Parts: sequence; C-alpha cells; structure tokens
Amino acid sequence: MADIRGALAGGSVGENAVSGDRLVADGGVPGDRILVLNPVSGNGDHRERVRTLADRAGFTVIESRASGEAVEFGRLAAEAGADLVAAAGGDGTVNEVARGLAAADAFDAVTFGVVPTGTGNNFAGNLGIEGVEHAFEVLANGERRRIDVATAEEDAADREGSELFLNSCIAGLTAEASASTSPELKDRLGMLAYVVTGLRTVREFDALPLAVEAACPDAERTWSGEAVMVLVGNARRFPAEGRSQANCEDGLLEVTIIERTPPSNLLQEAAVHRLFGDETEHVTNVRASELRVDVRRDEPVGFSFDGETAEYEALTMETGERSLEIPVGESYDPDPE
Ligand SMILES: Nc1ncnc2c1ncn2[C@@H]1O[C@H](COP(=O)(O)OP(=O)(O)OP(=O)(O)O)[C@@H](O)[C@H]1O
Repeated sequence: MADIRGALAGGSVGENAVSGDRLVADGGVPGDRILVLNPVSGNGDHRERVRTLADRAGFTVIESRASGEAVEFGRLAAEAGADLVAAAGGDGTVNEVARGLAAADAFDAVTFGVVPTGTGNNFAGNLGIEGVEHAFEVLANGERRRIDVATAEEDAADREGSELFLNSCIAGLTAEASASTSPELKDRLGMLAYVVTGLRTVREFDALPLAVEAACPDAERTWSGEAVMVLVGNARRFPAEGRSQANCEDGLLEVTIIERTPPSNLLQEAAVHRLFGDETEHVTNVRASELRVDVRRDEPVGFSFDGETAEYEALTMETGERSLEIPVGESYDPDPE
C-alpha cells in the first residue's frame, strides 16, 4: 500500500494530484477501484472523457507516462488491495496491466476491467465491449466471466523470459512488419493488419524454420517446416469467415500455422483471407492446451504479444483456464461456435 501511495503522492503518476492527494490525506486504502489510463493510446483524444467517467464511477486514475509503466501500476494497484483494476488503452495497455496483476499474483483477488481507448481494441471487441461509455456500463452492470489467460515461457535453461497474452500472439513478425503496419489498417483489421503487412513484406530469407509441438485434446501433434507466421489466439481466432472471437473459457489456444508459399501468392489482402480457409494446403489449424514453438535457426524471432513485441528462440505457451474475472458486454459469446 505504501508503494502506491508513494507513487501517487510523489507525483510519479503525472496529473493524478486530485485523487492522489485525497487518498493520501485519508491515509487509508487508496480506493478499491483503480484505473490505469494510457493517455496516448489510439488517437489520444480520450483522456478527459475517461477521467470524467472514471471519477463518476469512483475510480482512482493513474496515468502511464511511458511504455511499460502500466505493468508496475497494475501490480501496485493489486498490492494496494484494489478489488477492481481497470485498464484504459489499447491491447498493449490491457496486456501491461494484466501482467502487473500476474506479477502481484492477484488473479484470484481482483476483477479486471477493460476500457477500449486504443487503435485496434481487439481484445475489448472480443469481449463485447464496444466503446468508452459502454465500457463503464459494463464495469457497473456487465456479467462477470472468468477468462483464460495465456502465458509464454522461454525454453532456455535460465528461463528468464516470461510473457502473457490475453488476445493473441504472433510468431514470425519482422521488426519492419511491426513498424510499418499503418494505424488505418490496424483500425480496419485489428491483429490481422500485422499479418497482412507481414505477408506483404516477407522476403526469401524471412522464412522461419520451425518445429511446433501441440498438446491437443485428442492427441499430441507436431509440425515442422518453413513457416511465415504462427498465429496463436486466446480470445481471438483467425478464421476464413465468421466470428473472429475465440472461445476464451476453454483452456485452449487456437493455433494457425501459415506455411511459406511463393511471395506472389501473398500480396493481396484477399489472398490472405483465403489463406485462412480450411481447404488451403498452406495453413494448419489446431487447438492446443500447450504449444511449443522452436525456431531452428541461430537468431531469435520476433513475437508479438497483444501487439507488444519481443524476440525469442523457443517458447512454450499454455493457458490458465478461466483464471481472470472480467466484466463482459452483452454481445460476448462464451462459445462463439
Ligand atoms: N504516456 C505514454 N507515452 C508513450 N507511450 C505510452 C504511454 N503510456 C503507455 N504507452 C505505451 O503506448 C503503447 C501503445 O498502447 P496501446 O497498445 O494500449 O494502444 P494502441 O497501440 O493505440 O492500441 P491497440 O494496441 O489496441 O491497437 C504501449 O506500448 C504502451 O506501453
């Protein structure tokens, strides 16, 4: 508790003076509702609106000032005893705050709220949360479901790397694809925008020699070969048609492996959509409770976890079934198929 009071009082959280002063003056628990706000997500025009609605709903607002800070604030909020911690931002901010809750080992103690103020807001969309005002209605009255949380651990001996994703993980993302994905395309296609850009910019030497091992409900499955990307969905799947929301209460990851094909086949967005069809020979789809992705070359590969990138050589992913309580919108479907 001292930590978050220190953060609030010490001015390390930007313009949180009003709530911070009041809470510190109280000398008590800094509110049982804390909202971590990314003021620059999306087009950055949501700050005052979110603050007003959050204030009405009784939240203490903490603003992130830099990348990564929302992880720390999520952890501090949970350690301070908050029982409702919300993230206002895009998928990246939601991911950061959830990582903070994980670091505090607080998934069983905290309800997590999502206020979509990012560019793609893919995770919020998959939970039926349609906008900022709607998010506050959902926080007040939405049905509270327990959602799977996916983790990825590095397979190195020292096991230093550990990641978390709520929505999706993409393996094989080049730095250029990640940097050159336009906000317009992200807005239109969500995470698929990275895939489209990735496939458009893929070059001969970008092929990924991969070995994939998947623990599927019926059997172990293995795949090896040259891939362009591996898409792993927790709340998101990558279908040819129909809903892109996955069942995110089943303890399973939706895995799509896109094999390398001649680049000319991958240039059109329509072709990318076709790629996800079941009939194509270039795509493998499996559902897995655990997935190991092993890169069979010397340099590491770019992975995007809910849009935040990091490099690894080998990762084992799994889901914690129904590990985090989140209020969801009316259109959320626990079993979208
Ligand atoms: N004050 C800040 N200044 C600069 N960057 C920040 C700040 N606070 C957070 N960030 C970073 O902003 C990045 C983008 O945030 P986020 O992913 O939430 O929004 P987005 O990219 O607009 O939306 P989406 O991921 O849904 O498309 C994250 O990496 C986050 O760490």
